Amino acid sequence: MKLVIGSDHGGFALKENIKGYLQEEGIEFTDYGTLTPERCDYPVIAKKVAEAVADGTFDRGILICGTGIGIGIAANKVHGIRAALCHDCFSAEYSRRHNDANILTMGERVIGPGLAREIVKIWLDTPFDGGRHAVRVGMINEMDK
Ligand SMILES: O=C(CO)[C@H](O)[C@H](O)[C@H](O)COP(=O)(O)O
Repeated sequence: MKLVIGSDHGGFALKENIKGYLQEEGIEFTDYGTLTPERCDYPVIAKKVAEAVADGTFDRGILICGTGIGIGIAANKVHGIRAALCHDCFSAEYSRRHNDANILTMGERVIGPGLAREIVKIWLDTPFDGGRHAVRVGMINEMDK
């Protein structure tokens, strides 16, 4: 799986922690920034990551800001993106099983790194159920046109 990760300053420390987790697990990824903890604007990173997932450069993305909300709102403006805010393991599992979420968003100011790592593991490992859920995702894709 081709994976891309990004954050604003509010999610920078958690992004670095998640990168450490991915490296420990041998999961390859590309970091689209931000690359320093200096204040920056989350829509810029959200757009870069979301467009790269939408155009097939990457299969999935992880976006982190202070709450996970703003960066997800921005990512979902890009056609073909289904960004899901997950701060618990159940949501992480079902965002994949039922929604085929292609971007995971989290908030560094909301959850700790231990839970965030668990969420990332579940989200990366869980396949889409398809079936009736594929019909519904298709309806969302139609709305994108
Ligand atoms: O956009 C957000 C909320 O949806 C993110 O949490 C940002 O990281 C946050 O707004 C940044 O705020 P700051 O006061 O500029 O650090």
